Amino acid sequence: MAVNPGKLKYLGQEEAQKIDEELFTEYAFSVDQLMELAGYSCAVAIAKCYPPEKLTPSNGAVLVCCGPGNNGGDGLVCARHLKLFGYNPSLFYPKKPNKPLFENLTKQCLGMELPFLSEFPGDQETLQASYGLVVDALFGFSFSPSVRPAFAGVLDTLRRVTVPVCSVDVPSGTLKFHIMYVYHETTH
Ligand SMILES: NC(=O)C1=CN([C@@H]2O[C@H](COP(=O)(O)OP(=O)(O)OC[C@H]3O[C@@H](n4cnc5c(N)ncnc54)[C@H](O)[C@@H]3O)[C@@H](O)[C@H]2O)[C@H](O)CC1
Repeated sequence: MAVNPGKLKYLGQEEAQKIDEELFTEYAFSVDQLMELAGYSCAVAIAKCYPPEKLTPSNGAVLVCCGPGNNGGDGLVCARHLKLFGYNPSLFYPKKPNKPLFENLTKQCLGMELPFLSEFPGDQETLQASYGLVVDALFGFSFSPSVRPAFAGVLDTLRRVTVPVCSVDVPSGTLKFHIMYVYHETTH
């Protein structure tokens, strides 16, 4: 996908949160609507940049790592659309919120026979031998440093893998750089 870096826009954490608020209040979007668009857009961007047949291993295996907030919800939606695009997504979702929105998204993934892993798939070598791409939907704009122990090892492994890691909104755990990528700029 050709992206002109000069045309990219970046948002800081506060600006992203303000836009989020405006979408809910002024434009009356629901969280489900926005999450569906976010997850779908990520799946489209991944399909354009990393078609399943070009991944190694060649079975289209993708590891989708989902965090405890809405960024994780985007990941669940993304996994569902990746499956429809011919990938084989597996989900790592260690902290499932006890809320209908996330329970429904989980149910939809299960209904599409997407496996939920009971534990993170090992170290860097094990991960990249099994998956051709990782979706990082662990933390978005509400991350506040430092990473708590439950996710520290996971983020450490994601930083070291050599397969592509596609982050939803922002690479998890890096909000200290105050940079967010505007996805729609890449999908036109
Ligand atoms: N902008 C939009 O239009 C939309 C954005 N969406 C996505 O939602 C996230 C922001 O979601 P939010 O629930 O506010 O927060 P996060 O998912 O980033 O994380 C909150 C979650 O993480 C825990 N947490 C925070 N810091 C830490 C830490 N240091 N260690 C461990 N855990 C941490 C916190 O307790 C919460 O549980 C945005 O980026 C978009 O991806 C929506 O889809 C709606 C539309």
